[in-house]
Amino acid sequence: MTDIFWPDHLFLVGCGNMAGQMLARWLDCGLDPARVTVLRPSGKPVADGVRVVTGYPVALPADTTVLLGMKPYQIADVAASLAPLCGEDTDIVSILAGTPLAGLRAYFPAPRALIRAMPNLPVGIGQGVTALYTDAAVPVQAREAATSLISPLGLVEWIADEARFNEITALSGCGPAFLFRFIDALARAGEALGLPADQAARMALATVEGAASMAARASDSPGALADRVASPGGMTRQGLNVLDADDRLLKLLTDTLSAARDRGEEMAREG
Ligand SMILES: NC(=O)c1ccc[n+]([C@@H]2O[C@H](COP(=O)([O-])OP(=O)(O)OC[C@H]3O[C@@H](n4cnc5c(N)ncnc54)[C@H](O)[C@@H]3O)[C@@H](O)[C@H]2O)c1
Ligand code: PRO
Repeated sequence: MTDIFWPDHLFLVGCGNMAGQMLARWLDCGLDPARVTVLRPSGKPVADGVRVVTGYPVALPADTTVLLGMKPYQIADVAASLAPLCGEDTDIVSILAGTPLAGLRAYFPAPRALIRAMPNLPVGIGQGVTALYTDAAVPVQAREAATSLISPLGLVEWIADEARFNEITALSGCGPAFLFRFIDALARAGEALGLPADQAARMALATVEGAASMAARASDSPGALADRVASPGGMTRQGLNVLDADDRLLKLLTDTLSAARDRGEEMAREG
């Protein structure tokens, strides 16, 4: 891994499922916990050496990077307290779903950099996917700093067009949930056919893990790999025929992503 450009100070607003995974990975990768402050209403400890506060400080240290990690609907309340603390030397990274950059800029006019990030849960083990977006007003150094900070979390993809952000969120941000469902359904289908539940669960998980790792390393596409499993006239082809009939699986996933994307657009309209 190339050298990571750690922020002088990192201020996390909210540290639940998602921001907690990001922080855990950063600490694993060498971020000094003394550089981190977490604001969380519960005041519960986060990790050794990380300062946890339940209210806003009177000022932020110079060159602070703020990670907005609370729920999207809390933005107005958070901004009322946080915006007065943010100066030109503050960078803000927002992981709030369905919250466009223009809306963030209206809440936070001063910071030199405002960046939207859409991570997913496997960032905690360095195997996540994070989409990043910002606009031309943000200096290139701030983009590079964001790329460096996000790199230890897994794949980083800059998005050229913010209009795609909800679609990206549906695919990779929400994606782990759809795959967890798939693993569960594969196991339950095995159980429905008569396998012991615990054995079906273990085998479904290991099959998905092995297949995903193989697909990640293979030069063949996942489509071609599926054909390599299906012996002519054999069992797999009969199973694939069920998934492929009238593009059943493709349609199901298109509907799934569309519903998630539409909710992001609704959230943006609700502000
Ligand atoms: N969960 C995911 O997979 C995922 C993926 C990408 C983006 N996100 C985004 O991450 C954000 C958090 O989602 P989550 O799933 O981690 O939710 P969560 O409920 O687990 O975490 C929210 C955190 O915000 C804190 N909080 C509540 N009120 C607050 C306040 N007034 N000020 C500061 N902090 C406050 C809570 O204590 C909690 O730690 C959301 O904006 C969501 O869109 C989540
Ligand atoms: N979790 C967030 C949500 O469900 C965004 C992506 C994953 O809204």
